[in-house]
Amino acid sequence: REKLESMKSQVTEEIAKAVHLDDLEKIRIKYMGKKGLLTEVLKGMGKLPPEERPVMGQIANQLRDYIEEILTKAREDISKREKEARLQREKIDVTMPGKIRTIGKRHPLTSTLDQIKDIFLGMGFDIVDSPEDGPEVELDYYNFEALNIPKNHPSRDIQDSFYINEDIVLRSQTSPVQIRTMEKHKPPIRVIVPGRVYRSDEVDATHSPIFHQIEGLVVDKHVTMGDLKGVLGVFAREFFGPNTKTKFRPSYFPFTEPSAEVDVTCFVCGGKGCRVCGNTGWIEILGAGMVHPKVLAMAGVDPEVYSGFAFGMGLDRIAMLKYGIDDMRLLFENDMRFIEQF
Ligand SMILES: CNC(=O)COc1cccc(Nc2cc(Cl)ccn2)c1
Repeated sequence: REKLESMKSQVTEEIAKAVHLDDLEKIRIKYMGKKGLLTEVLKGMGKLPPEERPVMGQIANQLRDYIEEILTKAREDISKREKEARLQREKIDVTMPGKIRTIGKRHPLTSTLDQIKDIFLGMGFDIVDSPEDGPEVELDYYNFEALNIPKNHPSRDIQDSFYINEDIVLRSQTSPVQIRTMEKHKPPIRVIVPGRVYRSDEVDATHSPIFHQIEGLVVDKHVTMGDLKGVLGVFAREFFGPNTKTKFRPSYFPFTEPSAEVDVTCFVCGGKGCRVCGNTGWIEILGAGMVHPKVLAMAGVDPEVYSGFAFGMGLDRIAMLKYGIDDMRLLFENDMRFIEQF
């Protein structure tokens, strides 16, 4: 009897201390399993004197029912507690901010160049922009001589161009590639040439020693100034907007005759006048003209048979106008705080 009593308090204590369901299972097996402590007692009943058997049997059965009962209770408590813990652990706070997917951004120069390329591709121009079509470190001949810029011309001064030596210079425009194109291909020629150019200007908000130009060249029979105005008008309306007007002001370049500087109506104020266009309503975006006959001849194109026009624009300047960037140096620093704004 004492044994059963002490077993009852012992099993109660063990169950109270159980933390996991399998602890309870171990306890159940310890007492109720095939070799369980209580199972042994129940088996030993047969050895008791007959008058004690019913009393002891009843106590033993009560103990078995008791153990089953508190085991079940304990199981419920533990599963409930573990379920609570799991819910707490796996709880999702839906008010947390989402993961921001950072996406790559195209540099403003790249997207501006792509837009310009598309416009001229749409007009049947080819893009000539691989290194073998013309190097950035160029012969003095292609950068000056072949463009009708004589030896003593001011733009050949050291303060305007980076000289490697007497005959080699960092190209100051992409025209050399057009000269090389004329040497290699018979007309008709319709190309635009984007590329990096170098000038030893002082560095400030609108000048950088490295910058980008896009030049265009058309050579064929009967090419006229009207073709030039038509092509540049389409470019201006496609790039700056359908109501954009163009103005051709007489100008001078050694490599074109006649030469012109081309303004477009300000795409910000539509021509009324604002900060961007300096209250003039017009913005100068490129220089152009009919290719000088001497330039054609030097490049192996007969000026008696063919004529052509050419133009050049500063890509950095156009991108800065379009996106309201006020310091050219921002285009070269690749600061993500700048680039990710586009
Ligand atoms: C930023 N560029 C400007 O202000 C002006 O650039 C210009 C103007 C006129 C013509 C050209 N290019 C050119 C090329 C050949 Cl092969 C022959 C004749 N001309 C570039």
